[in-house]
Amino acid sequence: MTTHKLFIDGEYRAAQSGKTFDKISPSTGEKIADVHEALTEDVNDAVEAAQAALKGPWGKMPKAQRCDLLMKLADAIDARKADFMEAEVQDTGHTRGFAEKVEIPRGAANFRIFAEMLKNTGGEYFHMDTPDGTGAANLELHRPKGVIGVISPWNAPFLLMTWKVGPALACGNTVVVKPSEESPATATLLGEVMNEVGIPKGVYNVIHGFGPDSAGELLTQHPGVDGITFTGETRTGEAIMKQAAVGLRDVSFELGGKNPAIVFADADMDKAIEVTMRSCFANTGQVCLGTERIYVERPVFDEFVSRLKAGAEALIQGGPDTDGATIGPLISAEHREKVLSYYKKAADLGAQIITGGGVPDFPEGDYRNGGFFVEPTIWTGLPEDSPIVREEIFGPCCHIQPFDSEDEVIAMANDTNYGLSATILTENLSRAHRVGGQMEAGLVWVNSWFLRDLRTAFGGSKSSGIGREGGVHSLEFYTERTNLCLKL
Ligand SMILES: NC(=O)c1ccc[n+]([C@@H]2O[C@H](COP(=O)([O-])OP(=O)(O)OC[C@H]3O[C@@H](n4cnc5c(N)ncnc54)[C@H](O)[C@@H]3O)[C@@H](O)[C@H]2O)c1
Ligand SMILES: O=C/C=C/C=C(\O)C(=O)O
Repeated sequence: MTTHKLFIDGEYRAAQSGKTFDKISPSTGEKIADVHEALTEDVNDAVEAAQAALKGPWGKMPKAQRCDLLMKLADAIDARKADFMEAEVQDTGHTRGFAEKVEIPRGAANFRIFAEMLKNTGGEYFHMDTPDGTGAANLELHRPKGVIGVISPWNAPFLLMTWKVGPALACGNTVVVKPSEESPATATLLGEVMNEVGIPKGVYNVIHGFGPDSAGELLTQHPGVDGITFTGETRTGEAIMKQAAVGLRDVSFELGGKNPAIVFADADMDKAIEVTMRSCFANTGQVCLGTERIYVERPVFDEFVSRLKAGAEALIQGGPDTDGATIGPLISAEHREKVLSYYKKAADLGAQIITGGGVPDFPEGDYRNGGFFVEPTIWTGLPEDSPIVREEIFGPCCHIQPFDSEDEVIAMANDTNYGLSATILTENLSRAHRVGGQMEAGLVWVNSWFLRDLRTAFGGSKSSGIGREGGVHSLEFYTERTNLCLKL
């Protein structure tokens, strides 16, 4: 049985709390690991180790050397891709393709992009005239914010945790990471790789546990933590904001979404199906940027529904050890109950169930009967104020609504408390620009989905987040700025 210990000050440690919790396989429903739960003493030790590293070798290290170390770390992640893949797919039930093509490569990329960016980023300079005529020089200086608490979710554990740790370390901070209780493995393994490449002890620390009354809450309230970067549910973000308020801890939030896809009659239908098959069903719909609302211009509505149905019904259910599986389980029994409650709600509300709506029927004795599998599901016929259309479900499901005009569909797409992403399918460039520019979302893809240029500002508005991270935008949160005014 695997054991995931805490990683503090460069070494793996048992939790002083003596408490552990079970990690259950999403594919089989069986226990696969014991995970140590960090409570007050361990959280204190982790924060103190991070503070010591900040004042010690890491804080004193020249920027170029720090960035070179992070490039070395990225190479080491690539070199151990198989180990990270195995850890990730066993924790999450992801198909190997998603982990191999997306998650683990992004883990390395998330260090490379920020190491390269920091090496090549300067600061503002303004010359100002002064009454005595000699003038003054204004230089913008960046320094690390300090100890960053990183709280990450289970849906893309390694990608999303490194998306925060990468910029934090590149900017000279140290981190205490609290991965989701559902996905401890890759964050734990990264500690070993950090040691291998020579990242000083205390720079990267991992504490496992839950949110409320556990490691997560303790970390957000710790006076030694200078900023919290969080990815997760909106309501959790609200709780963390309250917890971080005492001490005015700065926060950067990437939260939930209820993202629309808009398919115009002039779209390339093959492309529209390929894009929405991925945006609805990739990672079993457990993607914050995924599509749960599709709007299709009426002349092509029936064709689109029929082709998406065929695509959904062709998906092959299985865990990472089932060759050819193209859709995996949901992360946990609890999350499956949540998704199935929406399946029931949709049926009770009178939705037309185009496909799915329940759990797959596997043969007697099939391992998948113990896993957390659900059917990919497509609905039509519900009103826009239905909870199915308004609330984030975070499963392999979508509701398809016809529309007749641009104004109508823009209003429907924007009628949401979220503002994370949107996808537009059209072959008309002017329309793509016109409609895309009116989307109240942080990211808009045209004829594509999940194309990610890590130099761009990433994040959402409204209930989808606070702040933007990505490229130079990450400097906003991960550094403190000083304006040095030199009288000439
Ligand atoms: N915007 C994005 O980029 C993005 C990316 C991925 C996932 N998400 C969102 O994340 C959610 C799915 O992930 P999840 O279920 O792990 O989210 P979650 O909010 O349940 O948990 C996320 C993390 O927060 C911790 N946590 C929970 N309560 C806490 C508290 N009170 N104090 C401190 N920590 C606490 C959890 O232990 C976990 O590590 C979805 O809503 C999805 O939309 C958003
Ligand atoms: O489930 C949400 C995935 C978010 C992806 C990113 O944060 C990213 O691509 O940087």
